[in-house]
Amino acid sequence: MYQHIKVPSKGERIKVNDDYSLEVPDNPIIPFIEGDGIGVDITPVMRNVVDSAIEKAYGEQRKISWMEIYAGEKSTRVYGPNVWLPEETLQAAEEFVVSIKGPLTTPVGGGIRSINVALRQQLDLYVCLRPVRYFCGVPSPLKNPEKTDMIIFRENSEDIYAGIEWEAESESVVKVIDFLIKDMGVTSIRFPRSSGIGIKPVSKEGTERFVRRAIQYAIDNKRKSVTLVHKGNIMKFTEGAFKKWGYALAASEFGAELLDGGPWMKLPSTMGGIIIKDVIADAFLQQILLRPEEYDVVATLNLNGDYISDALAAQVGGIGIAPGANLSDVVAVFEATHGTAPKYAGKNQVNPGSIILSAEMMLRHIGWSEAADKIIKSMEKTIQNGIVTYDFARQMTNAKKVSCSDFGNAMADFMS
Ligand SMILES: NC(=O)C1=CN([C@@H]2O[C@H](COP(=O)(O)OP(=O)(O)OC[C@H]3O[C@@H](n4cnc5c(N)ncnc54)[C@H](OP(=O)(O)O)[C@@H]3O)[C@@H](O)[C@H]2O)C=CC1
Ligand SMILES: O=C(O)CCC(=O)C(=O)O
Ligand SMILES: [Mg+2]
Repeated sequence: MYQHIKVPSKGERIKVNDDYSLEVPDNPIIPFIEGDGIGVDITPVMRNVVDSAIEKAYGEQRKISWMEIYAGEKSTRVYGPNVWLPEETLQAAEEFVVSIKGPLTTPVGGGIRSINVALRQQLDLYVCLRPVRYFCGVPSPLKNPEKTDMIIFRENSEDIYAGIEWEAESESVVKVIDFLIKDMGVTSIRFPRSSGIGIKPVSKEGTERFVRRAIQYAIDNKRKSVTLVHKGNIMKFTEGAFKKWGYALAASEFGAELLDGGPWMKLPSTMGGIIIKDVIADAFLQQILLRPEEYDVVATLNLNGDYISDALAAQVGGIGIAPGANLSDVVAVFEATHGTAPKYAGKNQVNPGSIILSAEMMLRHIGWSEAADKIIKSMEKTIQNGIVTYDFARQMTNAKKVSCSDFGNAMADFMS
């Protein structure tokens, strides 16, 4: 059926019911993409830690059958030059429903467009969910890092990441600029002969399905507020519209009412009385440092969400420990927030925490919460015992600096 993907002989597919709930067999086949750069270091460690947690939680009753699928540089070695994202990788991610990936390289300023973004777009994984919480013992630049406890909902299918742009001085950009000036009356392109042009689509449908997920998450997880983060003062019909459509959806679908005359809103008490508010993105970036406790679930557009993810990760110790998930209504692809960190590739040095915590999210997603709990507890114990990789060790005194794989081994040892 597949050209290069070997489906394990043992194991079954996860199935999806009509209401999008999952039917998870005891031996699910879970596809994984190893990832470029530090993917070779962190992905095997993640698999070992996950296997240990499952064994500790369920003995022989449950087990994941891992199935390698390919994207990025490894894909070009397996499938041939220039095959960065094979069709069968997308098919397998869809068919097996839940998967996990390492980071993939994207060249800057030319070359291929992001495979990470392509994967999200082609599978319509419109939610990028990135929880940010503090683990006791992790070094942080903040005095009270535990006050940062936020869930980032980053819109994953629209915005500038749709990749609609034209290179300066190309035939296409000349056409686009001509159209803007002659047909649309645009007068504000400062240097029309040497501009590249990028276009940013933000739709009502895309915003509504996304904000709906964020509010529902807040209700289901008993969170206090949902903040729409935007730059709507400048980009009125994209980011400003995101705010407008977001509030309107809170009112029409969740019965939110204006709070003190608005624009903030409040959901009915039957839905937890959650506050729906908004903040302009630049102000948000200073407030998360000064008053992080005022923010809880954060719903924002693609580019803002990318910046905010790394900024918030830094507040609780850095992107070595920042997990994430990409979700459609059906398919889920889990991945760390960080990239391929090329200077550390293959050195067995980096922190595998982000991808391990992404796998923890994956276990919870499939309902294996006992195994997920074991991962959280063993990570807490490992860090509290001062056993950390270089990124934390360089900010700590008396830490025991270990390699990427030894961090995973320590986690497995602390698992009970
Ligand atoms: N989802 C994805 O697959 C993503 C892919 N990328 C891609 O990755 C490539 C490299 O991007 P870059 O901007 O360097 O960002 P990276 O996130 O790869 O790395 C930036 C820095 O973050 C720190 N870091 C990253 N991962 C870890 C880890 N696991 N443990 C400890 N520290 C870590 C390192 O800091 P220090 O040097 O201080 O030790 C590293 O130099 C690019 O091609 C980019 O497009 C980027 C983000 C996401
Ligand atoms: O696709 C990439 O190369 C970068 C993506 C990214 O930074 C992210 O998703 O956080
Ligand atoms: Mg990023």
